[in-house]
Amino acid sequence: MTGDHLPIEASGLTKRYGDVTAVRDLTFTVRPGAVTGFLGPNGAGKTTTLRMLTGLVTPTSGTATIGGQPYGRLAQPSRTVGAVFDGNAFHPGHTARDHLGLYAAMAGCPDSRVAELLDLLGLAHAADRRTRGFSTGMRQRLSLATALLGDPRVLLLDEPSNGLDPEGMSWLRGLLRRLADEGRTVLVSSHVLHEVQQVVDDVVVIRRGELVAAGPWSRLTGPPTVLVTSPDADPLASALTAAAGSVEAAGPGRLRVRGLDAPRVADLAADHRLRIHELVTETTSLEQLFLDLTTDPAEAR
Ligand SMILES: Nc1ncnc2c1ncn2[C@@H]1O[C@H](COP(=O)(O)OP(=O)(O)OP(=O)(O)O)[C@@H](O)[C@H]1O
Repeated sequence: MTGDHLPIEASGLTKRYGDVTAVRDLTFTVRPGAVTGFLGPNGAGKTTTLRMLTGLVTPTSGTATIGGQPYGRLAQPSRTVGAVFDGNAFHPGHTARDHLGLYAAMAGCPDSRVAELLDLLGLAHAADRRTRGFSTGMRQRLSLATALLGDPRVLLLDEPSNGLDPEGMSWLRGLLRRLADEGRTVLVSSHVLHEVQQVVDDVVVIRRGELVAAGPWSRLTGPPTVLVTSPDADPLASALTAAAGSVEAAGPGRLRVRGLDAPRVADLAADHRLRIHELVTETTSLEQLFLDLTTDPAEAR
């Protein structure tokens, strides 16, 4: 499978449970070689969608495919798709090594994969401990190790950061980046946005089962703006406007500039012998974007 680039595609995906529509007419694509954040508040329909992608839940209508095939029709599903869902169960009496050994045998993976993954997931020191004593973070690592056994090209991770401490989070971000850089398709759900903000390339945002935004994170947030504080704000505004910047007042002696980056603003000020006291590049945080996208105006009133 190495070298395969397998996109995930959802088209008109809908799931109803009686009167509850958990997911409604969801259409999106997740590209290989990137980390995509699947974001939405609690109950938005993320888990239901991920379960439909892995064939664990049958859609009421619409389709979900991986590399163009529904999960159930993949030739080697467990070696193509690795999934981690909350509450992955381990036999409490098994050690991490036993657990992985069992799954490796079922998936037809060589034994050497077990030691490799214990190392990769930072579990080598706990390899021979029974899982009953594992912390939530260790369980998450073991779930990830299980998902990676078959060296899958596609990873579907439901809230993998749950229970990880800050060091574990930073380690997870590094791992996701590496997996994506190897050309894998990585879809990771979260409602704790700042945890994924630093690693996601693209986002798919849903609210109440419906798509609200999808695309490269940088396109959704727009270009950064530059906030500049200067005792020479008026002549500086003229100089920046003449250089094709768009300038608005942002308080006494402060300007907000679009269309020019911070080094260009500083250079222009220097060229015109104008003083700068502060220069800050502002980016929209994913947190703010997420709140903007998922707050229902009717509810906010
Ligand atoms: N088996 C089920 N039967 C009935 N309703 C369900 C079932 N599974 C999910 N739902 C409902 O569907 C909606 C979406 O749930 P889902 O778990 O997919 O959301 P989520 O975005 O993963 O939420 P969270 O972030 O809290 O895990 C919720 O209203 C939930 O109660």
